[in-house]
Amino acid sequence: MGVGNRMKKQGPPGPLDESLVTRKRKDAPAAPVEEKKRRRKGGLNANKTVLGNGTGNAKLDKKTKVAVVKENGRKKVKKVVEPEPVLEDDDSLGDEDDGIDDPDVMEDVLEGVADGKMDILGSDSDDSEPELDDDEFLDSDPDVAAGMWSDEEDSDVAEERLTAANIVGLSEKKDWQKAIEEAEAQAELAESAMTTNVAGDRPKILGDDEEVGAKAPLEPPSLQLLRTRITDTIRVLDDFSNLSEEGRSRTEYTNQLIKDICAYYGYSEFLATKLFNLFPPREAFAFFEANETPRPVVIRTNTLRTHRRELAQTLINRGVQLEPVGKWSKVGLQIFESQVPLGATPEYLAGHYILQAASSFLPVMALAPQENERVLDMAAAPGGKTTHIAALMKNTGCIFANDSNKSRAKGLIGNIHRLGCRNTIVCNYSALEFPKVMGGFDRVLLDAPCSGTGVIAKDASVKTNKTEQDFLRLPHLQKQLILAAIDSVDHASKTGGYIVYSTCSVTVEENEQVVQYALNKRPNVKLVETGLSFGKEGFTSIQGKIFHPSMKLTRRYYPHAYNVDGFFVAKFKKTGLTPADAVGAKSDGGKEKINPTEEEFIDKTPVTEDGTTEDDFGGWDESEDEKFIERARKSQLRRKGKDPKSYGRPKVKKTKREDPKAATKAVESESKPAKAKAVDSEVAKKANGSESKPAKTKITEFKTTVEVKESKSKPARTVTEITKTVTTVNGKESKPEKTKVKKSRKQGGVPI
Ligand SMILES: C[S@@+](CC[C@H](N)C(=O)[O-])C[C@H]1O[C@@H](n2cnc3c(N)ncnc32)[C@H](O)[C@@H]1O
Repeated sequence: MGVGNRMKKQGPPGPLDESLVTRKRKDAPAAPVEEKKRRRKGGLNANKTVLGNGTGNAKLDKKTKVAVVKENGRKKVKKVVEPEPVLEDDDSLGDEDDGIDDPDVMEDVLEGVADGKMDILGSDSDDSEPELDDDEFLDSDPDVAAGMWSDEEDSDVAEERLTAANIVGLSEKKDWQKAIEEAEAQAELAESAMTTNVAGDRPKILGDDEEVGAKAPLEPPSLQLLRTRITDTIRVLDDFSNLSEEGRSRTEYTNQLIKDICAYYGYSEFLATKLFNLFPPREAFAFFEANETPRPVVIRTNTLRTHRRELAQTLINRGVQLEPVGKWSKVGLQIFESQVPLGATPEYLAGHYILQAASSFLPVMALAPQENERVLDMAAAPGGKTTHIAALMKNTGCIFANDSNKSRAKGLIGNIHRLGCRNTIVCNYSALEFPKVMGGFDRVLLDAPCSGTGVIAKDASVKTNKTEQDFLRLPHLQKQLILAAIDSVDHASKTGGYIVYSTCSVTVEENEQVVQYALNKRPNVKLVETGLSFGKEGFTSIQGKIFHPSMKLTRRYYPHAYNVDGFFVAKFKKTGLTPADAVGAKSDGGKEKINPTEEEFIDKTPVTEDGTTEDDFGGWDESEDEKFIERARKSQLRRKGKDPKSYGRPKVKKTKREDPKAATKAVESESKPAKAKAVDSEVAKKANGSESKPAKTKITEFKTTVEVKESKSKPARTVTEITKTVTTVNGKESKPEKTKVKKSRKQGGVPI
């Protein structure tokens, strides 16, 4: 199992000193097993998972020593245990936690677990040959564990204890790491003295003139030598004036280094260069190295259902070894080891937690949704962040969870139900259609579709499958989406007026450049503090690009720096109306439009072979909808102080399915959110000379609808119905062009 089996350790990437790094390329031969493991037989125990981590309680047992041994001609640092092994069960986890948030994946996991083929996170347990890693994670100290979960957990005292426990774990881990590092440093030194072409202290890297001139750099005789050359080149680049060969330029060394990185880690040269350029050479190496190890497995406590202390205690009783994820989160638990499949415990099924990468907490924490607000999650599936928002809002207010991908939206609905979110409405639009669908939100989260360069440890295909085209297409979409997000927010919100933009990518094109674009096109927003306690500042200048000084308020996360997925978070405050002449707000359709043109109108309803329409959510009943449409219309009139009885139903021409353009116009002219033609609802309001928030006033009605429908236990269908009701209320009664369905589907799937 390629990636998974190799990526057994959860610890943080080693320090930047090259001599400390032991992780080898994917196709490097597996390390032979040095220690015999004592394994439990049969059942789940045979599949027991050992999950190390970077901050955990792994400790170097007093009887455990570190030694450098030679295996297959390669030196390796090993832990030598004498005389008793400390680990009871230490089959390492060959896990690949791709999509563990994803309920679809989770279903597969459950099946696998049921037939005994998988370990806790769905890795193929057939592949269970124990592979000794460079470090092992030992059982939590029982004393520490007992103290951690006392009754006072939620109090400050308990919090201190949790932190103390983390610190103890961390310092023990550091002792252990230090021992490894020292041994490895010695081994590496000895080895490089033997095998590299070091001339004194000045490494010979670039070969003879003819070789280099002929673009024929030295062929590395082995991966080990390749690695040595990488570290040597970094050393030269660090101290160029003293260590470079005469007549050689930095560029020559850098080019050689990037080539070697591509060969060693398996990246396309295009992506390796892009990522390399984000960091100084030594840090770039640490980044590439960190992408070879998985991040810790983390679960988020669902505070709508339980408390972290209770959840932890229950899971500990089931044989799960865990710790709080860190002081920065009150809901995260880091899992080190589990005797049960985490995606199939009664607590999981009851929605007490969700498997979620720690970095995914960050955008929601930055969003900081308040109780009773209206929040839009523009790209929500599979709902890790939506359900977190619902928990922070304590199921009050209203969340619109939107995703353009219908099949992913089903997973979103599943999570919303499992986690007991009752303030959430799912919709299935391209987010580019907002705020036409509705606007006036207190807060908007745009967790944008991205290239996934922050999650290469989860999805190694990113190393080779991203092209230049992707880094044009994705930022273009992200820029359109961010303007739509801004225009969907109510700047006059009493409690909010915030937009959070996030990606699980580390490229500048998808992050700072998108944010800068938003600042340029929307003078009515400014960047504000994210409120996150850690994270590196966004770039204000890089590779000749200059960004607004406030870009330093954005936050970057890297696997090598924090042992979390690569991530980017920016928070905006909207300070005023979007100017009518802003990009995308022009009714004359400036060159860059936010919203699709009417020709690009997307039908949400798939067409069956017999020409009838059937929705993926289960279809909808036209006559049943009528009631809701009518009720919405009446309340809208009442709110305007008009008597619904004196106003007949607006007549919409029925033929508009063939002519969506005409349909839109007809509806606009008859039901009079005619000004909704303007892209920003605020622009519309301004044009109307009114500051009323039409969308906001609809919420009560939708919420009522949800409750009624939920009692009929037809959740999926309900959501569609509501979505449709929303559409209708917003003046789009007709179902738009069928042929555009494919378009909307293409947008799904992440990373793209
Ligand atoms: C990074 S994922 C969102 C993850 C989600 N926020 C969570 O925490 O579980 C990006 C999502 O954007 C959706 N997407 C892509 N293009 C979209 C668009 N134009 N409008 C709305 N959603 C879109 C994808 O289907 C995908 O589910």
